[in-house]
Amino acid sequence: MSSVNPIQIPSRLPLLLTHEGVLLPGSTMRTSVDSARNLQLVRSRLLKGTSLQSTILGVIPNTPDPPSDAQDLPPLHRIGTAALAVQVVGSNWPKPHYTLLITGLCRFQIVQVLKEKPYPVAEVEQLDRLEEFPSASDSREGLGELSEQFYKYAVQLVEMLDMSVPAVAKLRRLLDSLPREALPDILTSIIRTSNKEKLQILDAVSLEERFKMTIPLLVRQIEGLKLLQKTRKHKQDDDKRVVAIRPVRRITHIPGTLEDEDEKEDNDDIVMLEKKIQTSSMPEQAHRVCVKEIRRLKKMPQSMPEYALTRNYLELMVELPWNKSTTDRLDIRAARILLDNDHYAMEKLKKRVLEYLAVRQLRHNLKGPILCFVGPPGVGKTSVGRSVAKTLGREFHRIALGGVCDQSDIRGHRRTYVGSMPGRIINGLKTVGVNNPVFLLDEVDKLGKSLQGDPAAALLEVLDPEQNHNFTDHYLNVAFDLSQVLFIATANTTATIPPALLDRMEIIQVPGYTQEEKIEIAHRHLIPKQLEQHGLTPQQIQIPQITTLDIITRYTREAGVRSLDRRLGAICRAVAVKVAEGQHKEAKLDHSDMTEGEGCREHILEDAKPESVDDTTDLALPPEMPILIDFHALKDILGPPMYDMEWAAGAF
Ligand SMILES: Nc1ncnc2c1ncn2[C@@H]1O[C@H](COP(=O)(O)OP(=O)(O)OP(=O)(O)O)[C@@H](O)[C@H]1O
Repeated sequence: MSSVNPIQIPSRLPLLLTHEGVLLPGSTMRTSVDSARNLQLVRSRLLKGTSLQSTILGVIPNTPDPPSDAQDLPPLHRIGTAALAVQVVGSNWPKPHYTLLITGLCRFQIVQVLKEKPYPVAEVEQLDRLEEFPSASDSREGLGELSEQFYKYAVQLVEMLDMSVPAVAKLRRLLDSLPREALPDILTSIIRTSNKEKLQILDAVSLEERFKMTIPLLVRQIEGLKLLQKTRKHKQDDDKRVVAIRPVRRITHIPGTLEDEDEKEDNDDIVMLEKKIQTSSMPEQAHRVCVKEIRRLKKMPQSMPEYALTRNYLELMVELPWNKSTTDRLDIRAARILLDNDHYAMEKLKKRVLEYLAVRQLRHNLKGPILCFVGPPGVGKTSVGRSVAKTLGREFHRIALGGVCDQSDIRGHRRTYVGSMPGRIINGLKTVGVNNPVFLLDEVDKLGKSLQGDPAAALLEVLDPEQNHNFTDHYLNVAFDLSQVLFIATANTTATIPPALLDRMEIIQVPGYTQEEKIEIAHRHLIPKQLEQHGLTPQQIQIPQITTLDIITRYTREAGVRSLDRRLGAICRAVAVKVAEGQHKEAKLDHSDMTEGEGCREHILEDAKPESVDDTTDLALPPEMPILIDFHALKDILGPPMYDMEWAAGAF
C-alpha cells in the first residue's frame, strides 16, 4: 500500500457553517455563502489572506448560520471537516453572495469556540491521522478483513459502470493507488447517499465503524445498478454523480426496448459513418482527420456535448463533394440562344458573358477575372448568373452577402466555438453536392465590417485563383479546393466595394431599361412566368400592352422590372381568385358594363372586341372568355395610381 503524506491542520480554524450537503475528506463540493458570519469569513479570511494556511477552513455540517451576526451561534455539529478553499466566485445578484469550491482534508472535532464574531473561530483537534493508517499487510485482523471486503465491493461497483467515461476509469485506478482507509469517505461521496448517511459516515471516527457503515451503502448501490440494468429504466439524474452510475454499455443489452433500439441505431450510424469515410474520395489530409475524429467519437459517451459536435463534423466531411463534379457541356451557340431566350435586351452583358464563356471553353480552365455585374436592382443580374449556370450545365447557388459583417460568415467558426458551423462557401458546396457549381455572390457592395473581422478580406482568399485551391474553412480545418467553382458577383454600385476586391473583378455595367424594353420584357418573360406560377392560362387573362405601360408609368418608378413583376403578380392573384370562384364570367359581364358606362379608351375596347359580348345571359358567353385587364380593372386591383403619368400613355 502506498505511503501517505501526513496532513497536519492548524489547531485554530475559522468555521464555515453549512446546512446543505456534507463535505467528506477526499471529496469536493460547492457551497453557497450568503449569511452574515460566513460572508465575513470569506471577505476577511479567504479574500484578504495570502498564505496557504488562510485558505484552510473548518466546515461544520448540519448547522445553519443565522442570517444576521446579532443572533447567537446555533449549537455546532460536533465533528467537522477541515477543508481547502480552492475557488471563490462572487456575485451581487440577486443579493451579495459567494460560491466556494472546497475540498475536504480530514475530520476534526471542536474543542472550544474561541470567538463568535465577526466569524466563529475554534480550537480544534484533528481526528484523522492518515499516516497512522495500518497498511494492508500489517493491519489488524478484523480491519484487514473488513477493508478487503469493502475493496471487493468497491471494485465490483466501479466495474459495473461505464469504463469509457474518464472519471470512472480514473476512479478504478484510484481504488488501487489510494490507501484503503481513505476509500469509505471517497466512495460515500460518489455513490447515491442521503445527507443523513453522509453525516453518519462523518461522525464515524473509528475506521472499523466507518467500513462497517459504508459496506451496506455499497451493496445497496450495487443492487440498485443490477436492478437498473434489468429494467433498463435508466433515468437521467440531475446529481453530478450520474456519470458514475451509468451502467456499462456492453452488459446492458436488453433487446426490444426503445432505448436499446436508439443506441443500436446510433452504433449503426457510426459504423455507416466509418464506412463512408473509408469509401469517400476525400484528400489524404482530410481522411486522416476524419479517421482520428471517428476514433475519438467511438470512445465518447453519447451524452457528452462533444459527441454531437464531432458527429456533425464528420457527417459534413463525408457529405462534402471533394471529388464530385458535373461535366461542363458548353456550346457557345446554344449558350447564345439560351441567353437570348431567357433575357430580352441587355446586349452588352450577354455579349461579354458569351466572350467569357468562349475563352473558358478554349482554355479549358476557369482562371481569370471574376465577373461582377453592376446595376440597379431588378435589371436581371441574378437571373443572368442563373442562365450562365444553365448554359454550362452546372449547379447554381446564390450567396447573399448583404449585411454580412463577420468574417466567420465566409470562413466559418472554429469548432471550439459554441454553436460553430461552417461558412457560407462550404455550406453552399454541401447544398449543391458538387465541387464545380456557379456561385453567385449577391450584393458584394453591401458587405460590412465589424470587430469580428472583415468579410471582404476572407472573400479575397475565396476569389483569388492563386489561393483558392487551398481554401481553409475554420470549421473544417482542412483545405478544400475551390478552383473549380465559377464565381460571379453582383452589386448595385462599385463605390462601396472594397478596392482590393474590386481589383480582382471585371465590372460589367448593367444599365436600367427603357419603357419599351420593359414592356417587351413583361410580355415575353414576366407575364408568362406569372401565369404559370398562378396556374392561369393565356385564355383566362388578357393584359394589353397599354395596361403594361400604365403599370410601368403609373404604378412603378424603377430602373429594373422587379416592381413591375410584383404588380403583375398581384393582378394574376386577383384573377386567380375570380377564376377559382368560377365567377370570371360574371366578372367579365360586370366589367363590360363598367367599361361601356365609363367610356373606356378605344384601344382597350378593340383589344376586347373579339371576345366582346352583347348578350347578358351566361349561356351566351363563350366558355373560355379571358378577363381583360384594362385601366379600370387595374385601379380595382392595385388601387389608385401612385404616379400620374397620363401623358406617358398618350405618348405611347
Ligand atoms: N432582360 C430581362 N429579360 C427577362 N427577364 C428579366 C430581364 N431583366 C430582369 N428580368 C427578370 O426580373 C426579375 C428580377 O431580376 P433579378 O432578380 O435578376 O434582378 P437583380 O438585378 O439581380 O436585382 P438585385 O440587384 O435586387 O438582386 C427576374 O425575375 C428576372 O427574370
